[in-house]
This record gives sequence, structure tokens and C-alpha cells, in this order.
Amino acid sequence: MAEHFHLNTPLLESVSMSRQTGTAVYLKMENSQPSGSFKIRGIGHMCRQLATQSKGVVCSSGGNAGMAAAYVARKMGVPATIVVPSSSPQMVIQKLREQGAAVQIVGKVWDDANAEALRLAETEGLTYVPPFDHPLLWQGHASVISEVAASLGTSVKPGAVVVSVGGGGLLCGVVQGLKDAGWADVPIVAMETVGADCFNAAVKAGRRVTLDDITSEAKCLGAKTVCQRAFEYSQCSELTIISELVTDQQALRAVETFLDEERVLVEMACGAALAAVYSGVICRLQDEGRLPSPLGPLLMIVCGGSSVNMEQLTYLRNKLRT
Ligand SMILES: COC[C@H](NCc1c(COP(=O)(O)O)cnc(C)c1O)C(=O)O
Repeated sequence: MAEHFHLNTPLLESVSMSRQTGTAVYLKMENSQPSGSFKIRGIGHMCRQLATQSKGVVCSSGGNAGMAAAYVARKMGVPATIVVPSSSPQMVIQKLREQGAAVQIVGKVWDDANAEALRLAETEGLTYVPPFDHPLLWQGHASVISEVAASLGTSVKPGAVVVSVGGGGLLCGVVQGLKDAGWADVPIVAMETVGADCFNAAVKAGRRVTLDDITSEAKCLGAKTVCQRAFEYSQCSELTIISELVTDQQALRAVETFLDEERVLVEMACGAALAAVYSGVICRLQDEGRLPSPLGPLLMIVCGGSSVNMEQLTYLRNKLRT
């Protein structure tokens, strides 16, 4: 079996983003992973550790963790059942089935689908693979930073890292990767959309809170409660994690601008991170003194995502038209 399932993705410099922020912006292109997003790093690592002798895996997902689990299971030759909420677009369900996975549509949001995945794991004796809340996932996701450290070389250290947050798995992996690289002091800008802001709500409340519903169109950020580890990191004085929100309109505009300027189509969950540059969040944080001026090179984790195509983009443009 392969040593790992993820690719060492390109680290591209964005000239237009660099111009907009006044510092070099490096794009870690996780959209080019075989399963379409960064998820394969953690999910692949976890499946290699837990599922080699398994009857099969069952994964709850907004879509992209499921895509990673379906791909990895197929490569490992084990059956996969993916449980997704009804908010997952039909195209994702189609893609999951093309990967050979069995798909169940349960509930309105990820939390409902997760309850069913846990029940199936119990009753069918399957290996449960969560989308964001497990140490093996974070260990796998940390490879995104070790690759950047290898690419940039020890002489160049990011001024800040931008990630989007759903349940907090990517954030936890990035923190771990930064620590491993000796970059624990690098600030992280944690981006969410209004209506899928469970991390921001927890940071503001000073404890984990559960959102009533997911009202953002960035459904792949749609966990109602952030994982405990991500919240703990937000409270850790040795780390600088800045939680910021953008609107769905700003996330969509970022998706469109990225398509025009970098010729890559990503989903709303990724647009939330890109909007940190395109909607001026980075520059505002510098004006507020929460990020240094001048700022060292900005590392943007382009998380990718499969829940987008021209039809979905057109639907969102009509729905979010202000
Ligand atoms: C409900 O959904 C959680 C998870 N998506 C999470 C996700 C994130 C955020 O990652 P997280 O913070 O959940 O580890 C960012 N960018 C993309 C493209 C994503 O799909 C899933 O697919 O099941």
C-alpha cells in the first residue's frame, strides 16, 4: 500500500493577492488533492492506522471528508459508507457513488448525519471515520505545513497562515504542523462565514457553544459545534489564533475572483479563507495592530472542495445576489 494517499501539492505565489496585501502570498493548492480537498491528509492517515483489517469504514461528512474516505477506502480495498445531510448537493452524492461508496442521506445538517454514522459503526462493526474531531486526523493534516516548510526552506517563515474553519480539524492540524516546524509563534487567521460560525461563537462566549442551525451557504463549514481541541487552542496563550467572519456574499465574491485571477474553481468553504485577502480582513487586522506591519509572507491554505461546479456557482450567484 502507498506510504500515504495525499499528494505534495503545489505552493504557488499569487501575484494579485501579493499586490493586494503588500506581502508575498503563497497558495497551498489542496484543491489539487486526488479527493478534491485537504481532507485526504487526515482521513488517509486515520484509515491507514485503523482500517487496514476493517470490515469497512463509515464516515459522516458535509461532503469533502466523505470524498476523501471514499477515495482512500477504494484504494485500500475496503467498503465505505458515507452519511451526508440533505444539504449536500446532488453532485457530491453522485461523485461519492462514482468512488464506489454507499451513500446515505440523513438529516438536515452534518450533526444529524453524524449520529447515524455512529449508530451504523456500532451496529455494523464498521470503523467510524469522523470529519474533523480526532487526533489522527490532525496528525495527518499537519503534513500540509511540513510540506510548506520544506518548500520555503528554513530561511523563510510565514508571517501568518489563513485557514477556514468548519469543525476545527484543519485548524488543529495546522497548529500541530506549525509546532512541528518550529513556527508555533506564527499567527493563524481562522475564517468562517456568518451562519457557520461555531468557532467564532465559542471564542466570543469563552466556551464551546452549539449553533441553532447552519444558515450559511458554505455548507461544508456546517458543524454546529467546534471540536474541543480547536477551542482549547483558541484559549492557549502561546498561540495567536484570530477568529474572523465574512458574509456568504464575500465568500462567493472570493470564489469568483479566485476563478478569474488564478483560474481555479473552489467552493464556498474555501472562499471564506480567500476572502481574508479579497475582502481586506488581513489589511484591517494590520491596521488594528493585530497582525504586524510589515507582514511576513502570507500562507493561504486553499482547502479546495468538491461541492461546486458552474451550475452550483450560478445557483449561488442568483441566491446571494444583493
Ligand atoms: C461539516 O463538514 C465538515 C467537513 N468539511 C470541512 C471543510 C473545511 C473545514 O475543515 P474542518 O474545520 O471541518 O476540519 C474547509 N474546507 C472544506 C472544503 C471543507 O470541506 C466535511 O467535509 O465533512
